[in-house]
Amino acid sequence: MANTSIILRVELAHDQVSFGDVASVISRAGGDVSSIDVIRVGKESSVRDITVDVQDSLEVEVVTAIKQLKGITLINVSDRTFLAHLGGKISMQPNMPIKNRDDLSRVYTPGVARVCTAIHEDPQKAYSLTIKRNTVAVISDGTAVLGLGDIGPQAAAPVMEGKAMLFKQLAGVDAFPICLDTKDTEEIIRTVKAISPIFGGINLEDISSPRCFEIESRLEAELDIPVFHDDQHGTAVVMLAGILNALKVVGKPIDSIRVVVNGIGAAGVSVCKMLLAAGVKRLVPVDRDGAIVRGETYSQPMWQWLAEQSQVEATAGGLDQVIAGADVFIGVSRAGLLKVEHVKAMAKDPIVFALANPQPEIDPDLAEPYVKVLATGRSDYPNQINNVLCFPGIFRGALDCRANRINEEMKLAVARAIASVVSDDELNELYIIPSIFNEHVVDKVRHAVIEAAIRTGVARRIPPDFR
Ligand SMILES: NC(=O)C1=CN([C@@H]2O[C@H](COP(=O)(O)OP(=O)(O)OC[C@H]3O[C@@H](n4cnc5c(N)ncnc54)[C@H](O)[C@@H]3O)[C@@H](O)[C@H]2O)C=CC1
Ligand SMILES: CC(=O)C(=O)O
Ligand SMILES: [Mg+2]
Repeated sequence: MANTSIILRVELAHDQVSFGDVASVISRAGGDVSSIDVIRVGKESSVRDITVDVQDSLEVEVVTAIKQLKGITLINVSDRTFLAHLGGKISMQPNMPIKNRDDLSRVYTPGVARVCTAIHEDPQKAYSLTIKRNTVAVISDGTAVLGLGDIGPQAAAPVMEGKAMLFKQLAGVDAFPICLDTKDTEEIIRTVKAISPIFGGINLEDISSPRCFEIESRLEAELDIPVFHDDQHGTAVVMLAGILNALKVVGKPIDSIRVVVNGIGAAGVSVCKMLLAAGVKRLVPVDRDGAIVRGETYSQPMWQWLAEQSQVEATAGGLDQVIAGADVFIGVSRAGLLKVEHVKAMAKDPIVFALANPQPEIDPDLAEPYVKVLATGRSDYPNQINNVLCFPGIFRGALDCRANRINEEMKLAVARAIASVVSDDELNELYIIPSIFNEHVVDKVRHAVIEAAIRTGVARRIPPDFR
């Protein structure tokens, strides 16, 4: 279960209660005191900030227990997650200070005019003379934010700011969050094209399916910078890295396994495509109306595409039916859809990737006794499958070689590169995928991207370390 950290500011009346009483009440309610700061000590009372680690579900109980304790006044409760968001999570920094008129006339008018003219005469100079070289737009319309659904562009911003932080911290890429107040496919395409000149790449995020497919493919065709829908491809790349290693753990070759993918939206379509590209021969895509069946007709073009693939099974049925005998379950749908009974019906040594965020398709504690390899999208369990292992390094590589697109060869190379960070000696069921803090991930991903971009002719620049 997820933990949170709260800070309780309390006033203790010395004649009625001791700090020991407070600590034991917190502990009985399910919290762990991790630090105490003394704010004020008086003769009759003292004020302290008590930091408590507690499971999300027990936060209210801890606060209620404290309030009921005689001699305690609860002054304030702050949630460290909210505190981390105060004022937003990112800001802009100039690369040099403007210290005098000379500096001013160089970075601004009149000096800047010569630079503008140079770019006007040779637009490629935008890469050396503006932020384009290192800047990516993180664009969302707020329609499929994590697994929270259509919560709108303003509420999507904390996720987009978080992605921007990760771009910068992990790969040195400057990323800017842009939340669009429109769900109209054409308007999104027009707007992204209109703002694209300043960016070296476009990361689409949390745009619901099926609109995301057309938005991405049209932008890819109409822009000369890489466009990458993170929820589709970032997720699929990291999923494949995890599956390649999980299959080594259970000793099953990829062309022998039967895979059920639940949730054929943005992530699910790309997950299916990636599995097919990697050699899976028996695939069962399932959405809310049941399995997508080979030979059937579907109005959604990507489902129709799946129904035309020879590796997709021709058997109809809901998850209850099709899960029987599956070697692998991959969930990119919603919380709680996979039951323990489903896992019990899978083949020997089941591999379960329950990737819905923030709550997976099955509670990991319930699944754990019945699975061989379990992965989720969460950081508080082993084997976190999250697109953050992919997007910083993939854009680092694409920007460095000025790739005009991110193609299938680059994605497959990245999946293999991420998998290779876990050596055969280290590999086990609790460690199939590197941590996002593993220092080798971004370098390996960048290297794989540039190599594949050069090989497939989409690189427009050879970085010095590849010459
Ligand atoms: N761990 C990771 O790195 C990532 C996880 N995700 C998670 O995957 C989930 C889906 O994300 P997106 O593909 O972007 O959303 P989406 O909205 O495009 O797709 C969700 C799909 O699930 C289907 N679905 C809903 N109820 C279902 C049911 N009862 N049975 C089967 N299918 C059902 C929907 O019809 C839809 O096709 C979210 O929870 C998201 O947080 C997404 C991207 C990355
Ligand atoms: C991780 C991510 O991008 C998502 O859950 O939407
Ligand atoms: Mg996302």
